[in-house]
Amino acid sequence: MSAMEGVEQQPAPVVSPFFHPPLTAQADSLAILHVKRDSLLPVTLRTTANDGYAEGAVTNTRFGSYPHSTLIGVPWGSQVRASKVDTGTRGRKTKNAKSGTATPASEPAEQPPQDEAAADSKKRKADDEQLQPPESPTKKMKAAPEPTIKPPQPPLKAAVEAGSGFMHVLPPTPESWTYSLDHRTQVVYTPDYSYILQRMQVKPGQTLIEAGAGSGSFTHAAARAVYNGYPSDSSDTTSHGKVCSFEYHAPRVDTLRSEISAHGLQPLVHVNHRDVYNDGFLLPSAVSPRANAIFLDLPMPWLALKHLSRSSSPTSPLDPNSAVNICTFSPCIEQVTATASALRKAGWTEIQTVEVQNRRLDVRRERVGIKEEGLRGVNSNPATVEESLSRLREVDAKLSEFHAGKAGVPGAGKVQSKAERLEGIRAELGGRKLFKEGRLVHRTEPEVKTHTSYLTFAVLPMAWGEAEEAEMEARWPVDMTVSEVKVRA
Ligand SMILES: C[S@@+](CC[C@H](N)C(=O)[O-])C[C@H]1O[C@@H](n2cnc3c(N)ncnc32)[C@H](O)[C@@H]1O
Repeated sequence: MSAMEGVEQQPAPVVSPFFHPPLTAQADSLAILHVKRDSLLPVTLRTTANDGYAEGAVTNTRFGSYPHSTLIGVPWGSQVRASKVDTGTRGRKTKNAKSGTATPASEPAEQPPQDEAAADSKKRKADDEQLQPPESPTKKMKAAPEPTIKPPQPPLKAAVEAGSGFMHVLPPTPESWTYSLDHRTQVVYTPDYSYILQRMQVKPGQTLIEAGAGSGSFTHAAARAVYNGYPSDSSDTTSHGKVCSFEYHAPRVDTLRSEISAHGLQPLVHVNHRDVYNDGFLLPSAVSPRANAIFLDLPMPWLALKHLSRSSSPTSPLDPNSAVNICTFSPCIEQVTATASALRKAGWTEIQTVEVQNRRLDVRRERVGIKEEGLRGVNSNPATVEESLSRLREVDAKLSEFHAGKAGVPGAGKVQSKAERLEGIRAELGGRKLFKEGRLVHRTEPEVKTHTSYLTFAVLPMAWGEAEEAEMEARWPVDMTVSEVKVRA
């Protein structure tokens, strides 16, 4: 099965929600469901497909079920509560009992009454087997396709809010897509690609070459960086930003093409099925992409460098009118040294390797002391010797009182009980300015999703020969005065 078969086909949006998200979540458009921290789910919101749910299309998560009718039209960033959805009987009537043919999951199915469904649920498998006796392959091939009678679409049931569970609806961005996409390969994460794109000075209107495209995480960020509008038609001569992606793994190419099209990025991103080590970076019909920047996320980037020179045959894939920036992404230092050496031999300059060590800092106030007793997220041990002594005195007093009470001494029972003390602390809490109490501390979070690799950058200057030198000499004579230079500039 090709990867395309598993991917839902949908019409390409006119403008990409990655560039121009509407103000609210729209039907037939991508939304990112923020289920919990570091758990994001990309979902195309539907008004039609229902997979057997009475409420229409539904997304189920660990934190409840969300009919799309409760998501469509809500402003981005909204918190949406989970709904009560009968997930148990789903699909029961997706078999056409009379003809014995299966109704496609995307077509509406009549919902059975719930009690009947519950009673029948154990028998479902047996019923299905009875309705669809196994056929011999020959019989299957000869049988004419039976016409499927589509039942009229029943009105959708209004969603009813459940008691618990919620999530947030976010617009798609390269960042949220990186977190939520289906990882077919190791991907480049936001801390790395934001640094790479700014370091290579990728600007709107430029052309960027990317290999290998893998899961398309970097592709989406690169598309946003070069985007300066869609080409309107073939007569449009404006220089529009372009990402030329190369990948040699066919199923990944199919999946990426389908995602790029579904996200409205097709006019900008050209996905090429190619082994770049052997076949280089030209577009179909040996057209040069005229790249201003190159990003290589390949196991052996040095093998691709021979195709990235100004004199590559039959034509160079580089923009002849600008210096070209390159970045290679390699996990181990041996790959870096091989790449740096090949870059130097091929005339690349300003070769530099960096490593992005992303850390998220958790900054908070750490409150310590006996006045914090019974409160949450604090350390209620004594903060000083004085606090410690005062607590000991309290314990002593309590002990003396206990013995005095036993001995019938009048006045016993005056020392505060623990419950009274905690009550007092809680009562005081409202008047305290917690935001400036305690010590300001920061901790680094060890588990940050980033695949650290070494980033090797280099620049290939414009080709410079006798003709260019003479032209510049004529335009900018060496004896020109400063004021003349200013006038000309
Ligand atoms: C680590 S993945 C790239 C991940 C991608 N940058 C992302 O952010 O999702 C490396 C990709 O390079 C591809 N690849 C390896 N050698 C290649 C070659 N010679 N030509 C084209 N692609 C290649 C692999 O198939 C793989 O998908």
